Formats: sequence, structure tokens, C-alpha cells
Amino acid sequence: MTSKTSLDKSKIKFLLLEGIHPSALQVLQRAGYTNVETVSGALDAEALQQKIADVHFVGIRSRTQLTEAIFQAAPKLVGVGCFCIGTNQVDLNAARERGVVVFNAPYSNTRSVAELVLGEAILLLRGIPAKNAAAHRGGWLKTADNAFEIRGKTLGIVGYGSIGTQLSVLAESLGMQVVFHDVVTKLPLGNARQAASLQELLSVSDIVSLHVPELPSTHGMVGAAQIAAMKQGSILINASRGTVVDIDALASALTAGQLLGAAIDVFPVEPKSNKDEFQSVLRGMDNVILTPHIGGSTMEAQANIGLEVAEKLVKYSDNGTTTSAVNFPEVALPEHPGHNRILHVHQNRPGVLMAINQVFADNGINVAGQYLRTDEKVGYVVIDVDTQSSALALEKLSQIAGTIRCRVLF
Ligand SMILES: NC(=O)C1=CN([C@@H]2O[C@H](COP(=O)(O)OP(=O)(O)OC[C@H]3O[C@@H](n4cnc5c(N)ncnc54)[C@H](O)[C@@H]3O)[C@@H](O)[C@H]2O)C=CC1
Ligand SMILES: O=C(O)C(=O)COP(=O)(O)O
Repeated sequence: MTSKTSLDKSKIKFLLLEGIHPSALQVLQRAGYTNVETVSGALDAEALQQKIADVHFVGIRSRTQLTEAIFQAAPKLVGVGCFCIGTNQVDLNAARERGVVVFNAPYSNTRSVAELVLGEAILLLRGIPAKNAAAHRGGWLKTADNAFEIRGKTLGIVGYGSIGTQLSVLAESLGMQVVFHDVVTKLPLGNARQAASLQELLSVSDIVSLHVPELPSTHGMVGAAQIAAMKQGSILINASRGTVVDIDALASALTAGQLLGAAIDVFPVEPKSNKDEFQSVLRGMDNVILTPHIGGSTMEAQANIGLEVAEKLVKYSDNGTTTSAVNFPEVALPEHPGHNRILHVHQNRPGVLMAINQVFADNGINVAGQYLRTDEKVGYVVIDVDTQSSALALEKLSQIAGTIRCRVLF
């Protein structure tokens, strides 16, 4: 049986960008998806618009911008896999309005970020970046001045989510005291405590580490005033998003000696590829660790992310399951042996569900199973029907006003 929207697995096209770990390819191939193109870097908007025209699933990391214009150029796209945590690079609403489901990997690289931050904190407290840079130039900075142990120091964690909490536990194991600030009241792990405000956290912390998502509310969250509120001789670490910190204000505070050092992994503007020049006012400051957005870039994290996200894409493609989607109603679906499965994505407005059910009543189509979830914008209905009825049902359901996308799985 065929329809205009159903495809043989080998015809479903996956495009994996940004050097996604081969574990993803293995998962896809094992599940029968052999039409997979991999690209080692990110594509600019023009190249992506061309390439995505016949793609059903695209896999990206933090560099690829999936804008409204890209979604417009991708009429066949049904799913996006962000092989990372952040989804700020994707216009999630533009995706949802087109019935494109977006998944990410919320946990797989969290440990990698937490370990990096802790390592950087130790190195900065000892002034290692500057001592190392001097030694490379033939210098010899043997001194205990401004060199400190990490035990007993206070770590201020801004954003007590998956990464912040892991960091909290690791930091306490080294004898640190942990305070955190979050917009949500959170259960403190171990002996950590939630600060009354960001201001309070800044005023008591020897090290401040940022772990908030990129949101309008976190944009410029740490500017001149917040840095001025930090303790004299303290350290700032940012491995969240480059928009969170005012880099010029940070550079001024470092030059003025108010901060002992900083470690910055993410920047307001990052090079598009490893071949482009990295530009920052922080370049040349020996007490600053500059890393090229590699907080989550470990072999372990990348291999796990490849598995995690590819499995979500396979599940969605195979049976319509949207569990843990970041922009879409979540439905966990059983297998559908002996039946064809229709996926109907529609604008969430009164009357659509009634019209859907009317199609089955009017055409004498027996419904073997029906699942529904909605959010404020879209509704997602999954209907299992007899194999011989699915073509007619697909045709009729596609005509219902408010339908965004309708397709059938075999
Ligand atoms: N440098 C790198 O390679 C990586 C960077 N990241 C970045 O780290 C961010 C955090 O990751 P997770 O901990 O997994 O996220 P998460 O979503 O588990 O935790 C974020 C926490 O920040 C809190 N938050 C949100 N807005 C806030 C505000 N205005 N003030 C205070 N707290 C606020 C949330 O309530 C939540 O508890 C990601 O969104 C991503 O941008 C993640 C992985 C790797
Ligand atoms: O997971 C995230 O949000 C990250 O920032 C990691 O991004 P990446 O996959 O290394 O481009």
C-alpha cells in the first residue's frame, strides 16, 4: 500500500551535520535507515537551505541555526535531533507550527561540563594558566601569592539544573561549600543551599559558575553591575551560553584586578568552523582560560548523545512516539502490529478533533487505537486503523481544516 506521504525506510533521508558521533549512524542503520548523509562541519544558511530541501530528519549540534527560513526551505522535514543540550539555535515555534518535532539530549554531556568546570576552578585558584603561559615564554613564576586550595572555598552555581547539580555534588566531594541561584526553588543536594538572590550568591562566592540556558531572561545576566558585586579576587566561569556574560565588562574587571581569573567556553560570537579565526577581547589575558565551546566535547558524551538522540528519532519515525520532545505534545506509543498508524498534527482549536472522528464515522473505518495530546498551539492525534483503510483515512484527514501535517506509518 502506498500514499503520498509514506516512504520505504531506505527513502527516508537523514542529514547529520557538525560531526555527530558515528554511534548515531549505527543506530539509524541498525533500524533500517540507510539513507544517511553525514557532514563534518556546520553549513551556512544558503548551503543548508539547498541541502535540506529533500531531507526528512536533520541532526545538528549547537552551531547550526535552524531559522524560520530554513524550515520554509524544508517541506519534507518531520524531525530535528539536537545532538546536544541547548535548543536555542532552533526556532522551536517555527518547527512546531509545521509539525516538526525537535528532540535533544538533556543529560549525556552534563558530567563532561561539570568535570571541566571543576578542573578549571582548581587551575585558576592556583594561577596555573598564567604560570603555564609564562613558562612557555621562558618565564618562571614560582610563588604562592594568590594561589589557593579549593577545599573550603565557596562555589556559587547559577542555574541548578542537570549540570549545576552534578557540579554541586562533585564540588562538595572536594570540600567546597556550595550556594546556588535558580529561578525555581530547588531541593539542594548534599549541604548546598539556595541563595536568597543572585546578588547574595555573587557577594559570597569565591568562584561563580554559570549554568543557565540561553533565554531572553539570561541575556546579559552577568554584566558590569553583577561582576562588580563579586568578591575581590574571585573567579568567573561560563560554560553555558555566550550571551549570558558581558565580555567587555569581564575584560575590564580582569584588567582592573578585581577578578583573579576566568574560564570562558562560550562566546557571544563563535567561529563558524575550526578554520575561522577566534576573536575576543579576552585573547592575550594569561589569567583567562579560553576554550572553543568544548564543555560537552568528550568521547564519552558524544558517543552517548549519538545513541540517545538517534534512538529518539528512530522511535518517532518508526511509531510516532514523541516522548521528551522539546517543542511538541509528548505521546508514548505502543507498537501497532496488524494496523497502519496515522499521525495527524493540527492547530489546536475547537472542532478539529470532532472533524477527525467524523471521518471515521462517515467512512465506516474502525479505529483500533487512538492517542491524543495537545499543547497551546498544536494537537497531535495518533490513530491505528485496519491496513486496508489507511489510504482513505489519510486522504480524508489531510483535508480537515487546521491540519498541519498528516502521514501514515506501516
Ligand atoms: N559548553 C558546553 O559545551 C555546554 C553548554 N551547555 C549549556 O548549559 C546550559 C544548562 O544545561 P543544563 O544544566 O542541562 O540545563 P537545565 O535546564 O537542566 O538547567 C538550567 C537551570 O537554569 C535555571 N534557570 C533558567 N533561567 C534562569 C535564570 N534567569 N536565573 C537562574 N536560573 C535560571 C533553570 O530553572 C534550571 O534549573 C544549557 O542550556 C546549554 O546552553 C550544555 C551542555 C554543554
Ligand atoms: O549541549 C550543548 O548545549 C552544548 O553547548 C554543546 O554543544 P556542541 O554539541 O558541543 O556544539
